[in-house]
Amino acid sequence: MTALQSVAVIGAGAWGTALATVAARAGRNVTLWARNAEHAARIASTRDNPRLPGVRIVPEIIVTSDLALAARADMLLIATPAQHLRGAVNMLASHITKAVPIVACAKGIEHGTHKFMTDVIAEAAPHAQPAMLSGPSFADDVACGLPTAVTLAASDEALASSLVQALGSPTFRPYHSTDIRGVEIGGAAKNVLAIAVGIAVGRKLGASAQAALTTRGFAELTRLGRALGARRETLTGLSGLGDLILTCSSPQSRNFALGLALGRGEQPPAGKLAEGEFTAPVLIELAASQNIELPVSEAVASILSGRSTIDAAISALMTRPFKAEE
Ligand SMILES: NC(=O)C1=CN([C@@H]2O[C@H](COP(=O)(O)OP(=O)(O)OC[C@H]3O[C@@H](n4cnc5c(N)ncnc54)[C@H](OP(=O)(O)O)[C@@H]3O)[C@@H](O)[C@H]2O)C=CC1
Ligand SMILES: O=C(CO)COP(=O)(O)O
Repeated sequence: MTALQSVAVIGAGAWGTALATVAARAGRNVTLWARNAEHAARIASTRDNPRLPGVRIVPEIIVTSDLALAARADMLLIATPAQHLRGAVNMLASHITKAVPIVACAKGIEHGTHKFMTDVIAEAAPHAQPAMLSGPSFADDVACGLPTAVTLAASDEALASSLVQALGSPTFRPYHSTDIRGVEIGGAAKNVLAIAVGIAVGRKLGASAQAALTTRGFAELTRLGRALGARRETLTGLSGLGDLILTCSSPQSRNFALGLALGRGEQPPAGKLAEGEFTAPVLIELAASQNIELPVSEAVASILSGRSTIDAAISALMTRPFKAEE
């Protein structure tokens, strides 16, 4: 029996809905919070969320827009877009009086501050115990109960283990870690790199280019991660290499799909959140502040901002001075 019996998920998008399903499957009492009262009422009555169509939300999950009710849970999962995580935690903070675990489930880095998600939680809710969940996990797969493994990190190992016990089930297997920063870097960087690989695939550059970009992308992720104190085993683990492989190989990924459309010269899919678009400029700024070169991510940022064409960016990457592989 876990001490963390009740779980509230803040943000009723695709990922929040999938995570609510995970927690219910693990035997927790679950509340799914949507910011819009009408939206919450519609999900509660139809047991379906248009942001994750086709997934039945079991009746045991309470769907609400009452934040005070959600904040009473033993642990909170924040599944808003990364740039909205601070706003959501700010609202929650006034309802939090004890050291409740708050698990960031968004993948990104905050604009302006260059802060990772758990740093934002620590600032916005100083009483809370920040944690981070990340890894190769498409919301659809997870909600359907397909086998998934992720990393769940907290600075206190006992807390990380308790969170794993609370959410784990025979179809959802979290591994615990204390390397929060390593987990956060993997989740943020892989979205930017998936856009790059999507562009290459959309441009029909071939399977060899896809493998090369994914690998050199991993070198970037590792370089930045090591500079920021991440552990090697985290970067090569589920939340690093694992999520990079998933996202750089499947059009099911919205980041990959964005790149695919750009590479083909088509309109990007409308209304789909691709976090890499928001992470790219801040990832570059963060790397520059550490004197780290991220040529693939820089190419993505310059294509997205219109500073470079796709063809010029590809040519620039391929004509960089030859160097040792590292
Ligand atoms: N989808 C996936 O497979 C996975 C996603 N993630 C990560 O999860 C995060 C969310 O993605 P996802 O669920 O897919 O995105 P969606 O676009 O499906 O949903 C985002 C949700 O966040 C809500 N929201 C937006 N701003 C706020 C706010 N200020 N306060 C509260 N709620 C807010 C939106 O509400 P409204 O409906 O009212 O607009 C919406 O329900 C991203 O960082 C993503 O990288 C991680 C792993 C897997
Ligand atoms: O993070 C994800 C899978 O691990 C979801 O990827 P996308 O946001 O690119 O769809």
